[in-house]
Amino acid sequence: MSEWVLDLKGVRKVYRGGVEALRGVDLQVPRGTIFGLLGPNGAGKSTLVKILTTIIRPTACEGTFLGEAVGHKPTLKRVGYLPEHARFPEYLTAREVVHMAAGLSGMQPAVTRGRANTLLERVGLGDWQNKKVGGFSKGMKQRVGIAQALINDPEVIFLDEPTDGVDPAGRRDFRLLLEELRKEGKTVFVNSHLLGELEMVCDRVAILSKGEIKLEGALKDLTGRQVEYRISCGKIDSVFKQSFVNDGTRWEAGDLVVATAAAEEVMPLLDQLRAGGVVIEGLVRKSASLEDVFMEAVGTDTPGAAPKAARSPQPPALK
Ligand SMILES: Nc1ncnc2c1ncn2[C@@H]1O[C@H](COP(=O)(O)OP(=O)(O)OP(=O)(O)O)[C@@H](O)[C@H]1O
Repeated sequence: MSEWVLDLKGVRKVYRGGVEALRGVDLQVPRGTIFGLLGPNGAGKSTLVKILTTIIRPTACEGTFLGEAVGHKPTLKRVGYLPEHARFPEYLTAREVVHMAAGLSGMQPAVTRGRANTLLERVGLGDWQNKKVGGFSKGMKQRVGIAQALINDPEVIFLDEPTDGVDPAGRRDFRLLLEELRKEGKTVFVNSHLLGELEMVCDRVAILSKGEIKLEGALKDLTGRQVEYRISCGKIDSVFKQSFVNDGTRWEAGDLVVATAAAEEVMPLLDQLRAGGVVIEGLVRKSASLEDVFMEAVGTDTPGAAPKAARSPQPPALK
């Protein structure tokens, strides 16, 4: 079995009317990865997912998905999908929605029964499975959507904005579910504008902008490329303070910020501060956030210069 679930080369999509949504995307995704597909509005994320789920055809595409040529319909039996803003017939119960998805992927009802029950329990809807989804909140509908995406025990799962409308407890449950799926060796593509959420769950991310991959890699490598130490200082003489400022260090609200990943470079500064009678109140090592990485990768490509979700208060991007 190939180590790559997805091994794509030169994916292009030009919609009728001439919009070039994907401009030669190359992407390899290892099996068993929680993979974040990020990008500003209109970047081409949904277009890529629709190509992989055979909803639309690419203009050009080389490579494989689950070892088959992209567009090979039988591959879909091995795939689960939660579309963005998923809507289900309101007159169906949660259980019936899951059974409907099972039927669409050709599962036998006898197999579906037990599995639907387990999955609905797993997404926290055990007591709600016989209630009509028409009466469900947005977050509960999302939970049903996740359950139906998993009913065929897929190898690959696409989740488009899975925690949209889900409350904090539900988001935590979702993270735990992803952990379990990773342990089971599943590959999960998560598309979300909630970068803080993705940062907690993803192994790897790709940042797409204007139809091109701007950055791709292991999350810890991408965020670990920008590290700084912050030394919180007590009272300090202003002239002495200035003597610490150079290309790699600056002061920010009483903190001496040192732009380095090397702890050895910080220790002499601590010694100098202490020798000058300064009380060290704290020392923190900080990596860049995914949001910092995102903003650096897409810069002004974003239509509103910010991801869809409200940006959480963060210190400025590390330089
Ligand atoms: N059916 C279509 N016909 C023409 N253009 C389209 C079609 N679907 C998408 N596009 C265009 O293709 C580009 C990429 O759109 P896509 O929906 O893939 O982006 P996205 O990254 O998923 O955006 P969002 O985060 O807003 O959902 C956009 O310019 C969009 O307007």
